[in-house]
Order: sequence, then C-alpha cells, then structure tokens
Amino acid sequence: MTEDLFFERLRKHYEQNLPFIAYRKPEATGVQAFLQQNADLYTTEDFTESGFIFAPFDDRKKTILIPENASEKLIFEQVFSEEASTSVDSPKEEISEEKKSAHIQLVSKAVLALKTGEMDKVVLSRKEDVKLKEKAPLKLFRELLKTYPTAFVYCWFHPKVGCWLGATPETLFKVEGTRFKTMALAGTQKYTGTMEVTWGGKEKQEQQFVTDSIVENLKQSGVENLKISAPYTVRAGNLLHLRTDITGIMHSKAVRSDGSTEGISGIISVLHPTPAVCGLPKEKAKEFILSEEGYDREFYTGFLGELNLQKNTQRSRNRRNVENLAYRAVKKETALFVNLRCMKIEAEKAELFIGGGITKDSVPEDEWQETVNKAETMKKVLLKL
Ligand SMILES: C=C(O[C@H]1C=CC=C(C(=O)O)[C@@H]1O)C(=O)O
Repeated sequence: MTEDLFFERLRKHYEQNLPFIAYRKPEATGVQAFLQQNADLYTTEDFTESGFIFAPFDDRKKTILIPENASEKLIFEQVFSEEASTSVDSPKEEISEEKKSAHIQLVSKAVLALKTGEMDKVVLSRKEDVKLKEKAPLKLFRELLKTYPTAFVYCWFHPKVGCWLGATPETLFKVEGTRFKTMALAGTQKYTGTMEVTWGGKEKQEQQFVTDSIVENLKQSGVENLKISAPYTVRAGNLLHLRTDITGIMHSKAVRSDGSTEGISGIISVLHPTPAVCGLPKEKAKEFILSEEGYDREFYTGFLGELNLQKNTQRSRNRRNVENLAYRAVKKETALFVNLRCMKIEAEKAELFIGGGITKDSVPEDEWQETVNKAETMKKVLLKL
C-alpha cells in the first residue's frame, strides 16, 4: 500500500469516529495500522488475547484492546529522509513561573522523603498544555514518523477514550517464541551533537536502580539465562539516556501449543510500572506519585503495543524436521513499549506529559529543566502544525 493511500484510509476511519492504532516499531520501516471495525470498547482479561493493547499507569484500571479479529490491518513501507534525525534545534518557549515553582516544590518534597531512606527513587511528572491551531492528529503522526526514526511512534484513537500520540524510546519488553528482551533506560542529558559524553553519579545510580530491579523481578517470573549488557548511551531526539539491554529465555512451560505465552501477564505484573517511570520500592513510590503529583497520569507511563501477534516466520524448505516446522509456523510475538514522550489531543490543545527520576541527590531546579527538555520531543512536531 502507498503512504498516501494508508493515510487516506486512516483519515476516513477517524472521520467515522472509529477506533484505530497506527504505529511504527523502533528502527523499522513498516508503518502499520489496525482499523477496528466497530466502536466497542474492548479490554483485556488476562493478556492471552491477540491485538494491540493500551494500558494506563495505574494498574488497577483496565487495559484497552484493539482485537486483531475485529480489525482490518494496513501497512506501508516508509522511505526515510536524512534531515530528520540530525537536527537538534530547540523550540523557543515561554516558561510558566507558576508551573516551574509547583514542580520544584514537588521535587523538593520528594528529596526530603528520599533522604529519610523510605524510598531510593521516585519518578515525578507534570502535564503541560500547548494550544493547537487545528486538531490534526494524523498530520502530527506523519511528522513524528519523520522526526523520530529510532523511537516507537504511534497514534491511538478510541471515541470513548480519546486520541494519544507519542514517540517513546523505552521498550517494556518483547517476547518472540521463547526469546525475551527488555531494557533498563534512565538518566538524561541534552544531546549537543555528540554521543561521547560522561554521566554523573546521580544518573548512573538512578539507572543502576532500574537494571537491578528489573533483573531481580525477572528471576522470579520464569525468565532464565539472563544476559545483561554494560550500560551505554542512546539518543532519543534531542536527549541522551543510559541504557542496559537484558535478554533471556522464557521457561519452556510458559509457551502454549498455539504459540502464545503463558507468562505475559506475570511479566507485566512484575515489570510494570518499572522504576524508570515509578520508583523504588515500587509500592511506596506509587503511593507517593498518586498522592502528591496532583493530576491523573492516565495513559502516560502506562504501556502499549502488540500482544500475541502471529509472527511471519520464514518456512524452511528443508522438511527434515516436521515438528520443528509446525512449531515455527505458529510463533507469536508480543512487543510492548512504555508510553513516554507522549501527548493527548483535545479539541483546541495538546496535553503533554513529562517526568523524571528523582533520587536523594537530585537538584530540583535541574529536574525542572529536564522536564522542559523532554517536552521538546512533542513540541518540535506541534510547532510544525
Ligand atoms: C519519565 C520519563 O522518562 C524516563 C525514561 C528515561 C529517562 C528518565 C530520567 O532520566 O528520569 C525517566 O526515567 C519521561 O520522559 O517522562
């Protein structure tokens, strides 16, 4: 399908007020969409369903599903332009003093709590409105695709929930057959044209907390043969982060005969919300966030992605091992991403959601500036409208 036809089909679907998800996975060229053929609001029961899921931060709330069997699938291959990934300009903006002092106060309160030792880390966020000249989510989606080739880029719409867009650098986890992959992503600095940077003690410690906690949790949830990379620097638009890759093998009993994975809901419950978006210890940090942030995160720092989708595996022409062939043909894949660098589109505004990890060594003014830098990811495309 051509890009123009893809967007024409999406536009018609959106005009009919029907749910859809359009997305591109990190480093991929295929842009895909699920057009749900009715306006029902489906939710997951136990993560054994197939389709695309959209989950809120608060895990007591329901995860929304766009079921594969109630949707038409579209795909086009994107052609990249060079200009997008190299630009580092920042949009000029006025800073709201009121917003700034509220965030600094929130972070200061957290630093005091962290110094008493009741928590090691808490991720605090805020919401910021940007006026829109027009409500044009599909135009914004097209800009996001061009601007962030290494991110998971999406546009999600449901008439009963709303419209969200994002370009996130963080994978929650991927499972392909029995192969498991995740990452610990934390620590932020501005990208200034080079990847050769040094990281401060606060960032290194903050990221190590995330790695240790993910590894500890995975060990208890049926993922074996864990391999952990050294932390390295990755770029996400105008920012740099520290990242560690973690891979493993799902316990063989966790894979059903239809290729779907028993352990998905167990892994979600131990990983979400990760210390990259919540904190440590998890329950204490979550309590602090829910009682102190003063707004509803909704789907920001939740997760989204493909659930139990059949993977197109190349069938071997060599039929020596028929059993193996049958197994390979039903391999299923789950690829979930953390909903960061995202926004919700309302009639005349975009609501941007941004946050950062706080430790006892955090400087509140610097943490404010970090949220300003992170907000640029979405502002950069909003200014092109
Ligand atoms: C919570 C956010 O980022 C997380 C992911 C990477 C780096 C982070 C940090 O340095 O604080 C955050 O943990 C956000 O972008 O809103």
